[in-house]
Amino acid sequence: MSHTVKHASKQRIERTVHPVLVPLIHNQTPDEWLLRIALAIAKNRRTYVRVIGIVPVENPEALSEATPKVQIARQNLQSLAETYLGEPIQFDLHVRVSHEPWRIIQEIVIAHDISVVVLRWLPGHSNDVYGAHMDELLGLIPCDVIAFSGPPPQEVKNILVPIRGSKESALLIETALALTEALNSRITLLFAEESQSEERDEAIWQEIERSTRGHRLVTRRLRVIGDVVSAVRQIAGEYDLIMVGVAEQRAGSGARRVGAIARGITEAVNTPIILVKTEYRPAHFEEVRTRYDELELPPSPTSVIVDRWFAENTFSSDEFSDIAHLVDLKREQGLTISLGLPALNEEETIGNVITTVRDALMREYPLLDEIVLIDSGSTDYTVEIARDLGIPVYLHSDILPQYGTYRGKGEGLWKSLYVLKGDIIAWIDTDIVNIHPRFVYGIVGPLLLREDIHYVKGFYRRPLRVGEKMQAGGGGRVTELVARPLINLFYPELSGIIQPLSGEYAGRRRVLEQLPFYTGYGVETGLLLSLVEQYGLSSIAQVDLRQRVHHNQPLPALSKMAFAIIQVFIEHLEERNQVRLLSDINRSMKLIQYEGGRYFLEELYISDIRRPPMATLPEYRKAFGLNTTPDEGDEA
Ligand SMILES: O=c1ccn([C@@H]2O[C@H](COP(=O)(O)OP(=O)(O)O[C@H]3O[C@H](CO)[C@@H](O)[C@H](O)[C@H]3O)[C@@H](O)[C@H]2O)c(=O)[nH]1
Ligand SMILES: O=C(O)[C@H](O)COP(=O)(O)O
Repeated sequence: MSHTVKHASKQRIERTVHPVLVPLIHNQTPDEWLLRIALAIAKNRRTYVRVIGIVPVENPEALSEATPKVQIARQNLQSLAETYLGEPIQFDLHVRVSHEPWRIIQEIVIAHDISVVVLRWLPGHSNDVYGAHMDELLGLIPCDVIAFSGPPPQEVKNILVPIRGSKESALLIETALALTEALNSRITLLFAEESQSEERDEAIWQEIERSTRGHRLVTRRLRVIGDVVSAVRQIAGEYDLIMVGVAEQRAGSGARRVGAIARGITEAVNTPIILVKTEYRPAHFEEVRTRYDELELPPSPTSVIVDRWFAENTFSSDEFSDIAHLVDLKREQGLTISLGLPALNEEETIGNVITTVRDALMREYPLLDEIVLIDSGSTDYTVEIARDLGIPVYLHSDILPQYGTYRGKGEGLWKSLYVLKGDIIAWIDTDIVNIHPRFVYGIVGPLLLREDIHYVKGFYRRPLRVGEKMQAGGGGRVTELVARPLINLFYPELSGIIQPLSGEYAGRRRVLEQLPFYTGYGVETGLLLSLVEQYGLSSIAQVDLRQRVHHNQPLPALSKMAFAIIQVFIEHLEERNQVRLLSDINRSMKLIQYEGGRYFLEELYISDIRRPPMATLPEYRKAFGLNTTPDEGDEA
């Protein structure tokens, strides 16, 4: 799958031709140079360049600690993408973290049928940015490799290409010609032979002459007696760039190594060097590929999966503050975005929520295509305020009345899928006191940036109001005392989600319509559990919305919320383990009340009903143009 933000090229690209991969290692590479080399090859081969970002993490540091670096790397990649508009380059904005970046490169080479990888080589250095030394790396990457070493050249007029007729020669000549064409430079071919008498050498020289004869970019052909490293050392000063084949040697257990000539040249001169290694393609090449394909890596422990997810899928809302850019992304992808506002008696805050979001994200920038209030039966002025502001209002009991109606926020959200029109649906709570447009653009941003993300949750620091005082970080009582402990116990893959109960989230309609919705406060929990079960952790992302201040409910109300959330966990566990744990008796809760110096018990019936996925309703399928009989996959 591609996670493309800018597939900028208007040029025709032969999709069947294997792309060129540039893995940019955070803070390590002269990016522009690698891209120039890759582009020259890609254009020559009528294919495109795929750029990925990798943040290497040193063992034993946890991958999650790289989260801020990933955010910076993602921004760098986006800025780079801007400068390559119109070029055949695909920037993959899923920046990876790894203790062993070579594994990521290997996986992508296989998954995207990459033909050439262009990367950075730091010879003599502990080349651990890839988690493997160059010698190992060449054997681990199952395709051609072009490695750039030395300082990036300022200007390239003359390129020196020592050539020996090894199996690297074809790629070497191809790369040299492509680059020379792109840089408007000239090539000198250098052929060094040990002694003049070798018949084989004569044949190679003839072949070099024949294959490059008449080529306007090859302006000199030098034939010298002696060892090539000394020959290169003598004339290197006249050249801006040297290109050499690594002429791998097979060593011991079949490992590949950078050959002595390539190594000798890199050690002998300070000139920038490009090393070229041709994939070892014996007759049984396909077999080699299959071996890589079947590579069985030990499964990562859940804590590593969570750590990686946390680093790769945690965003900052600041990454999306350029709203004009988000609008561009939305248009490029032909998407529409709806904002649903669930409300029950929010007259104090609803007006400010609507105007703040509408002014910034509809009037100033057309990010949102509609804002709709979904009311749960407010008895205050919530509905009037929204109507006065010109916002469409639906009473949730009036939507799909043939399916009956339940109380609760989740019921409102489920039914809102039927009235909202967008491809992306965002919901935010309407009791937010410190509302800011980032509460919306933050949750929408990752969906516009990465196709592989289907659902984005907001998170924030949560102060708690105690009397007139605000206690920093004391909020989220149900989150911390119920939801997160249960997640860690039973759904540890979700344990990196900072605010599982947050009311600010956005998802793709085609995914949301496949999920069951709980009718009350269990809705957020139910959506997360279903998402991870049906679409996997990697479909979820989270975004930092900084701080959220809302109306804190009293403890008894939170007790009921906690009860509903625990029910959702149990129902999912029942299904997962094929056991029955809940009966009707478990649906009531005795709340302890204390009034006038006495205690008494209040019995409450609390049960979130599970609504089926919207896509199973014929009315919905008709309204949204889905085929009339639900597919098997549409069932809950
Ligand atoms: O029947 C209802 C009840 C509430 N709401 C609205 O839903 C939002 C959140 O309700 P609130 O009572 O403020 O919930 P919190 O105490 O803030 O609970 C947190 O945890 C809940 C359980 O996960 C989430 O539903 C909330 O969004 C999240 O803010 C507000 O805009 C309400 O007006 C409705 O639309 N219908
Ligand atoms: O998310 C939660 O835990 C509940 O909404 C309670 O939040 P509060 O403790 O900030 O009021």
